[in-house]
Amino acid sequence: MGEKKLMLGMITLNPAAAIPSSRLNKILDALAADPKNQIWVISGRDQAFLDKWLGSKNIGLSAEHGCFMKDVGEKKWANLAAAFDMSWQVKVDEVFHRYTEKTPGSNIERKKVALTWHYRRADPELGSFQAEHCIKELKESVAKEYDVEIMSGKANIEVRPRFVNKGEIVKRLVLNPHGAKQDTHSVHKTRDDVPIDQLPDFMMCLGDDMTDEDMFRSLKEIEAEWHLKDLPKNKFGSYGVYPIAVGPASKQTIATSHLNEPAQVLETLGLLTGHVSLFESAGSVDLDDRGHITNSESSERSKSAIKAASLKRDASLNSTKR
Ligand SMILES: O=P(O)(O)OC[C@H]1O[C@H](O[C@H]2O[C@H](CO)[C@@H](O)[C@H](O)[C@H]2O)[C@H](O)[C@@H](O)[C@@H]1O
Repeated sequence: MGEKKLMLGMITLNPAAAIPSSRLNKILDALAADPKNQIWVISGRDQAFLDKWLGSKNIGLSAEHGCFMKDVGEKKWANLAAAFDMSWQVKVDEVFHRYTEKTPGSNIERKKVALTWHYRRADPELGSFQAEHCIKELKESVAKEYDVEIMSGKANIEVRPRFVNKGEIVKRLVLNPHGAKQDTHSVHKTRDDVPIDQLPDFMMCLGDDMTDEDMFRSLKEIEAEWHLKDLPKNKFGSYGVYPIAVGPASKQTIATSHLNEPAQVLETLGLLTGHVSLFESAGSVDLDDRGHITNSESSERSKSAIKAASLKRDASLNSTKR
């Protein structure tokens, strides 16, 4: 195993500002420049948004919760839902339309495949109340007739075909031999299709939304399968699987690690590229010549102890001279 792979969600405190900062841009470019790495951004946003902000990078993109994929170094997007019956869209649109009418401030986002009803700008109580009813109605109607998934996102409800999701993209990425182009016409490969030395040995997957849990689940399933099959581990004795939820520690998630906020994501990625040092990442401090934090209690205690020891030594030297 000699490849690293990294998957990211679009992570910001304010979703309207999910635009890569220049610091993130630099870090992503540095990670993507190493031919051993493969970086993917897997998002619910549409192709136009991802192309605008990330399209010029040497990274892979997935839009609309796994409906579309653009391989590293490719210009063209592949539609993984192309063969799917889309007649559910009219029905979902009709339901969303009714809820928009009775929820001032809400709106419908019509992407190529997924449809999203946003209530972020509505009265929060009314928005959540209506969302609950809208989900119930969709589950009892459209979801019974079509193989679609109703997802509750951040102040929104999204509907998309069930068989495309962020987790399916993660499986494709992990099980694609390193360096080989993505074959978007077939279902993803299985472990047995991929030579062991072409499997990744480091998979870091970061996300902050409910819809990112599918990615974490896929990674954990892959890790469990490799364990069961007793596949060789990396030099650190693991399969290098790191599903990381971004948000408060109290957040409900199946990820095995967490980072509190987007700034910590940047620090963590910066550590991988060397843009951030361990000292910076832990919050930078000045150390005295004995390794204590300058002016801290322990620094002062250590100074006094040294002074006392030297006084004692001088005193004993003086007494032997006499
Ligand atoms: O998978 P993600 O990258 O987290 O994308 C999820 C959704 O992002 C967009 O919605 C988000 O931003 C909106 C404001 O720009 C905000 O109102 C909403 O609450 C956020 O979820 C996008 O509009 C959706 O289509 C994506 O699915």
